[in-house]
Amino acid sequence: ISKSGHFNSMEEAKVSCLSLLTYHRELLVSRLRSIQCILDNLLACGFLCEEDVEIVQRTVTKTDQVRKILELVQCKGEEACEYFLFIIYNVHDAYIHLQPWLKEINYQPSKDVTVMKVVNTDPISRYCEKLRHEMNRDTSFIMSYGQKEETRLEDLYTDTVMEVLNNCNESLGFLESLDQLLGDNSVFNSQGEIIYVMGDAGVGKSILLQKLQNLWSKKELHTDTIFFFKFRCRMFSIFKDTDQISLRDLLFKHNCYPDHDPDNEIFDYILRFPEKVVFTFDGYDEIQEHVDLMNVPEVVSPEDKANPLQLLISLLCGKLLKGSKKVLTARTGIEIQSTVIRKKVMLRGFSPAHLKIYIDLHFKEQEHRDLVSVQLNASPYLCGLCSTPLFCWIVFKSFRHLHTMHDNFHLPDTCITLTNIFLLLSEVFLSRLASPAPSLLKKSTRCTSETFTAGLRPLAAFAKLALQSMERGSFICNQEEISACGLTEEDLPLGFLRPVHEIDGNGSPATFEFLHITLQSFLAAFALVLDEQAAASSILKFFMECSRKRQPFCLPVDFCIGSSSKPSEKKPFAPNEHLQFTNLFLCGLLSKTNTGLMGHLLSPILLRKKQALLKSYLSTSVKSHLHGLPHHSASDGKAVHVLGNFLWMLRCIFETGSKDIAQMTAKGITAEFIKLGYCNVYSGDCTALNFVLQHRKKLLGVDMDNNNISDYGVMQLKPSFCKMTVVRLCVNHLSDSSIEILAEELRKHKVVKTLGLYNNHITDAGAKLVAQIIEECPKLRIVKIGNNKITSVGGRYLANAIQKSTSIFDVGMWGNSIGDKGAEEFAQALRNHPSLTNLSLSANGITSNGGKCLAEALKENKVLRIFWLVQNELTDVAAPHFAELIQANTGLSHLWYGKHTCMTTLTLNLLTRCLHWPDL
Ligand SMILES: Nc1ncnc2c1ncn2[C@@H]1O[C@H](COP(=O)(O)OP(=O)(O)OP(=O)(O)O)[C@@H](O)[C@H]1O
Repeated sequence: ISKSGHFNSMEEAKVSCLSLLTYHRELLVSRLRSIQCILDNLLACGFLCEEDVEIVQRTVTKTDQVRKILELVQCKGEEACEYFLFIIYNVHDAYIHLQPWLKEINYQPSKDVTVMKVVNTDPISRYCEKLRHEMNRDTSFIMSYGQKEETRLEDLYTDTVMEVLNNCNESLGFLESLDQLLGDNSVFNSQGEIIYVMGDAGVGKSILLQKLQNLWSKKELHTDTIFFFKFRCRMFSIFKDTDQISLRDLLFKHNCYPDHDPDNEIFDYILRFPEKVVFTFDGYDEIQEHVDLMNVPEVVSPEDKANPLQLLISLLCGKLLKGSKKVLTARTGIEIQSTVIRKKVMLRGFSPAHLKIYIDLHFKEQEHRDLVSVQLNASPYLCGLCSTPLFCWIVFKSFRHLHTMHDNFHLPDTCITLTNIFLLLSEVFLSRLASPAPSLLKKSTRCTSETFTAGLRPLAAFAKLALQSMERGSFICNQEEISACGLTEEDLPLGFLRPVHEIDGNGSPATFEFLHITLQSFLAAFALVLDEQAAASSILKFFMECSRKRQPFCLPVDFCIGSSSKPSEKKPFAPNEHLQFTNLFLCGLLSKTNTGLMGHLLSPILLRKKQALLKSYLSTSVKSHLHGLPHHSASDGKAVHVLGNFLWMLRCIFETGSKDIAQMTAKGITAEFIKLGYCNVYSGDCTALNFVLQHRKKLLGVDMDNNNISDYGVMQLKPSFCKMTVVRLCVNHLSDSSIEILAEELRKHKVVKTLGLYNNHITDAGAKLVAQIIEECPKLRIVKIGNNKITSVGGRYLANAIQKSTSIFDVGMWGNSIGDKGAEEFAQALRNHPSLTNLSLSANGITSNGGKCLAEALKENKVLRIFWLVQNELTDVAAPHFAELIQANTGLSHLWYGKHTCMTTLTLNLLTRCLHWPDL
């Protein structure tokens, strides 16, 4: 052993364990916890006798017990000491706090000791092993592949875009790996306890948790967490209101049972060290209504029994196991009080690069990969849909199946709707009925209506089950409900349903859920269409529910902050996204394009009646919706801020494919400017927006800031840009390829007045294209292109274009990196500029040299009023030039000059002396 107590070599190690224990005695006494496991093993191997063990156990405190053990093993000699160290090394989890030390001293067990047996008798680490084992078993496969077709998670899992948001839902950047999810980066509220993961239907929230759990189970997640409990929120809704359980039962009976814990050490440990526990709760949206209903008491003690939902809320709010890590997922739009949120992550689906990886994972044959890539590239709308992993999976799965079955199957072309995608999935499932034995010969003709007609009985039964469960507000169905709908044992493997595992506790495998909630919504819509008994108007029942005014979803934080006020009153059937999806699918199924297929499944007269009813309902509600929207005056004319409901309306109109309704909607927008900011518009929605805007004759400003439009969305909006006077696409994950489309369209039509592009991924190549827009669009006044990736090269293009423009009024360039070179170009542009009134060059890496050029040039400018130059690298050297500028007779009225890295009071003194200057 060296002076520092490190092993120098294996040979030396053999003779040095005894002294090692002496040298590190203090550390061992303070860190060694699980004594029983050490005693058990030393006894079993004969290094200690029963009497020794008794002596240790009679000692009162833990630290004294450790001292005693050390004394005893050292007395017994080198071999005992070596074995003692080997136990600590071998039972890794029980001695987790000593593992860094073993690493530090470079411990490697000798050959002699490795042949000796070590049994883990530590209850905590054995429980941890069991948790990992069960977690690994439960998470290694992607379950949604139906009952027979499981796929390994690691064979198909592909990263998705994980954006971190702050309290106000502004972007804080992106997570690069799942390890960062539990970490402290991007925490906006250190008092909050919930890591809140949001995302649209099918964007991969559950799979993300599954991956997290799987990594933990394989010890591949960088965390010191010892316990990991996973729950699906829907499980909490199957308890009765009167059910009462304890926290211990929730963890042990409904998650993982500790087999060897006579002294209750595990639960005590969890209570003592809650920071060592991670919980995941998947799908808060599914129980939010039940939570709203709860009369939640203020505090729940870990020993008391309570309703499971109350336990859940207490855990989430940190009333129970404060300090434990909790990841909660929910659909976008479910609001939770920010006081309980620690970190917010928004899932944005597959980026184009992710999609490419997913294609390669999904299709092993190069021929298929090429075919799919070519067909996807031809359809930006399909690409947009495929950025949602669920839809992508359905499209690829259907492609693979139908391509194997038929000679000439291609992915659906550009006019595919979400309904078509789910029809495709149903066709794949039902085709299992039609051809029970896979044939070697491909059928050249695919007859969709034949497949549906042959499968109508089970399809109608699954649809009925979906509708009934949805009306109950439930996502789980039992055997009785399944049989009551006329489904048989043979129908179950078709793929629509899958067994639920978590609630099999008492050995009954009788509960099922739909493959995905969105599939349940689709089938519920199918049931509404197929129903020949109920009045035709009953197809509209979910529309009625959704149009009722809804209260914002909220975790009952009254409870969290200790107020005694009651949560909001329950509505008998609160509208939610699942119903919105049902409405959307109803529109698709009753669309003109699907009349051929649906005509085979129900009487044509009834079908026509339902189609007419839906069309008339949609027309009326679009009219009244647009009429009721509050207008206000904005700089770009009369503006209207539409809400999420408008988006659902657009989606429905697109699914119907009705040009009449689209035309009427386009006409009904009387404002000159619509704001769709923060509406959760994703790229797939742009086709719907485009479908309506195509019918608009007049020009329109469109603000789509802070959505998830991406390059695919911009491609779909291409035909509408000719009408847009305001194009705001800030914070939308756009790259240069979007700017190519914008440049082509905006330069052609020259009507644009405002172009908003900040917080995207635009580089110098994109900046060059924006410069062309500035040069060639004579009405363009406002350009916002801050927080992109523009350097001095792009800065030069932009500055040159601005210099030539006589209309440009307001330019936002903050948060790029144009540096001094870019600043010099802007200085050139500013000298005598006739129209530029507002300019921001903040946070661009500009030093005093660049600052000096700008100040000098501005002395000759009579127009610029507001100039932002904060967060650059100006030093005191620049101050005299700006002092002179202030005193010069220019039009400047606001100069924002703070937060430079090396500025001192000298600058402050110099500039404040100018503050009496009358115009500043
Ligand atoms: N990261 C991913 N890699 C590969 N496939 C994925 C990924 N994420 C999702 N999928 C596919 O999409 C399907 C749906 O994903 P998931 O159930 O996680 O969505 P979700 O966001 O939880 O939806 P919902 O809100 O409707 O419950 C998965 O079963 C899987 O086939």
